[in-house]
Amino acid sequence: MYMIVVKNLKKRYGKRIGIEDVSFEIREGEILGLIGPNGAGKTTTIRILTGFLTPDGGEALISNKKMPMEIDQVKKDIGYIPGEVNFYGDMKIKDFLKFNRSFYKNIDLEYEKYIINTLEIDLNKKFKELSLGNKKKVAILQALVHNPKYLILDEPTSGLDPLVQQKFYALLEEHKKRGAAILFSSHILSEIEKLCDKFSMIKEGKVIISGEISKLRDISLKQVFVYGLNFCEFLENYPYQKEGTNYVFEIKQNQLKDFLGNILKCEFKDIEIKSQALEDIFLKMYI
Ligand SMILES: Nc1ncnc2c1ncn2[C@@H]1O[C@H](COP(=O)(O)OP(=O)(O)OP(=O)(O)O)[C@@H](O)[C@H]1O
Repeated sequence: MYMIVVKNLKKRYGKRIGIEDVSFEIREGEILGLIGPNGAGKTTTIRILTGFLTPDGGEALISNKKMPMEIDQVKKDIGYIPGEVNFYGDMKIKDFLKFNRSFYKNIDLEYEKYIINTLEIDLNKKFKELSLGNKKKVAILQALVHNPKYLILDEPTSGLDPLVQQKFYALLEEHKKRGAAILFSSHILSEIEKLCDKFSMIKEGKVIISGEISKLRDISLKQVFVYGLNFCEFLENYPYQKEGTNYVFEIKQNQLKDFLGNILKCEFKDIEIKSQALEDIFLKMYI
């Protein structure tokens, strides 16, 4: 059964289009990556699902309850990380947690401690004293601690350092295993590829491609930057651009291992592998 369903969702801000046609479904134990560049409509979709905005058309359902009208029936089962985290600035984190516990009756204190230790959250600071990354950690704690059935995460890793990101992914895997339905928005392809089961890509308020995550791997390339390269003949088999002895190869994900095997036989000074940016994929596909 689908836990989260978005069907032909539309929202205008006056004359401005927020979203025009967004649809997707998420089952129990499934992570959907909602992927799109800035302004694509991810936050608008999420704010309808979390009860803050009313759509102009289509539907947003959580366990068949219509958002935002029936939000009160599912509110306590939702864990939400907003794009911009703003809690009570003057409250110490430990007091904020006490307040949070009074809202959700079933909080497991052992699990709360586990997240605090995993993410290394400083309980004695006031929220306004925290850096962006540390604010995000508190938002993660607040969203996960009551073991919600639905997790709705708006660019949850922005501002987190890579080590904390990995810990957060591991926490999410645990919630996936216990059956949570997870919506994860991002504009970073590589994290969606790593974490999600399926994806919906939105551009200018419309879903333009969606499917299993393997489909995303097929359309996204890895860019391998090789600096100070003494070119070897067999590298001719791969498309590249060059400037002096610095090369950028564009490699399909299923050819990456072969390519790296080959490049290691050549002489070079440095190498870097990056995921193609979303905008480049859009350009290549004329979408
Ligand atoms: N309050 C608002 N008033 C007017 N236009 C808005 C408002 N909020 C969003 N928009 C517009 O709606 C469109 C979708 O914005 P939205 O914030 O949903 O995108 P996003 O994919 O979340 O982008 P980002 O990653 O930058 O947060 C954009 O064109 C944006 O300018």
